[in-house]
Amino acid sequence: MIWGRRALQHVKRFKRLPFQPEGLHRCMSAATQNLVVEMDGKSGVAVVKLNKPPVNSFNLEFLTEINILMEKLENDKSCRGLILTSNNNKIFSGGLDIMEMYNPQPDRLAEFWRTLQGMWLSLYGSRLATIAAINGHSPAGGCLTALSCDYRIMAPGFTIGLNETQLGIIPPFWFVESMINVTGQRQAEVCCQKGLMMTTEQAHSIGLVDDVVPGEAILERAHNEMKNWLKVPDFARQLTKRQIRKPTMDRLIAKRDEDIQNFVQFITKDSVQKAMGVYIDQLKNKAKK
Ligand SMILES: CC/C=C\C/C=C\C/C=C\CCC/C=C/C(=O)SCCNC(=O)CCNC(=O)[C@H](O)C(C)(C)COP(=O)(O)OP(=O)(O)OC[C@H]1O[C@@H](n2cnc3c(N)ncnc32)[C@H](O)[C@@H]1OP(=O)(O)O
Repeated sequence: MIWGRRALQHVKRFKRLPFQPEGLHRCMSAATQNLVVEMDGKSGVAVVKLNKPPVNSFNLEFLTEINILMEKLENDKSCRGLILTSNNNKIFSGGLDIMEMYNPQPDRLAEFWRTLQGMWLSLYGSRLATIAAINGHSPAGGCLTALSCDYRIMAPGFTIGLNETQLGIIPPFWFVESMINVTGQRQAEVCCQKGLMMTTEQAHSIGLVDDVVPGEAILERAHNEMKNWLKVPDFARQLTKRQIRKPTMDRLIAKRDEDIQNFVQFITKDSVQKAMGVYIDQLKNKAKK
């Protein structure tokens, strides 16, 4: 994939930390505009914190940053695992940036969707063991991101779900398949059709979340769980993951352009734009209260 020069400028070089924190060896940190990355060279585990205020919503630039980072980690032979979390202890991700879909320029809208497809393909198909440490609310695109990981740990007191239908939006087939592949068909039918935002405990009860851990302990738990995943020889784990996920990924790869066209056509409908305007007003008014 070819990235724009502007997007590449956002990504600074990995820097060696000026100190060696206890228990961490050859620890590297990196910062992009909206991501905080800590790489432990000994364990080969990268902790990536979403860091885009106010709600870690995914716009074109943020998605591009994530894709560039994913490419770096995939190509870094010393990296074996990725823990994805948020720097904001209340919101994992507010999902797609609604402003990308309101009064959009069709070219940018298409690029936005292609970049989201790219993020999903690289995270869902990553050779790395991936754990989402969901330390805040995670609607729609935030839920999709968590669903793309191999394991999900969530802190209590938050909500998660593919709530698109509640907004009058049809979740694309690869969103729905990601849910089916985690929770099974019946649970996915109910929660995707109804657009349910579930509490941590409800999500745990249907298998959307694998483990519930208090926010302050979530990273420690994620590191411990990662050790279990990394006990398996990488090659065996990676090929098994590929075998299981390939059919779902192939369906999107085969229909990538059609999926973009569907998205652009749907979002630019007058009725959808009108509904989106109302939704944005509601969000802004709620934020003011
Ligand atoms: C056959 C098939 C045919 C067709 C199908 C084709 C295509 C399919 C079509 C479309 C698919 C689209 C899929 C969409 C996926 C998405 O992810 S849509 C986004 C969904 N997300 C939401 O609805 C989240 C909304 N936000 C919230 O619920 C809350 O804000 C929060 C729980 C995330 C955080 O709550 P609070 O901490 O209370 O914060 P505030 O609500 O006060 O918000 C602060 C600030 O942030 C702004 N904001 C919130 N969310 C977003 C967002 N997603 N994008 C942009 N901006 C957001 C909010 O407006 C406030 O802004 P200010 O007022 O402070 O400026």
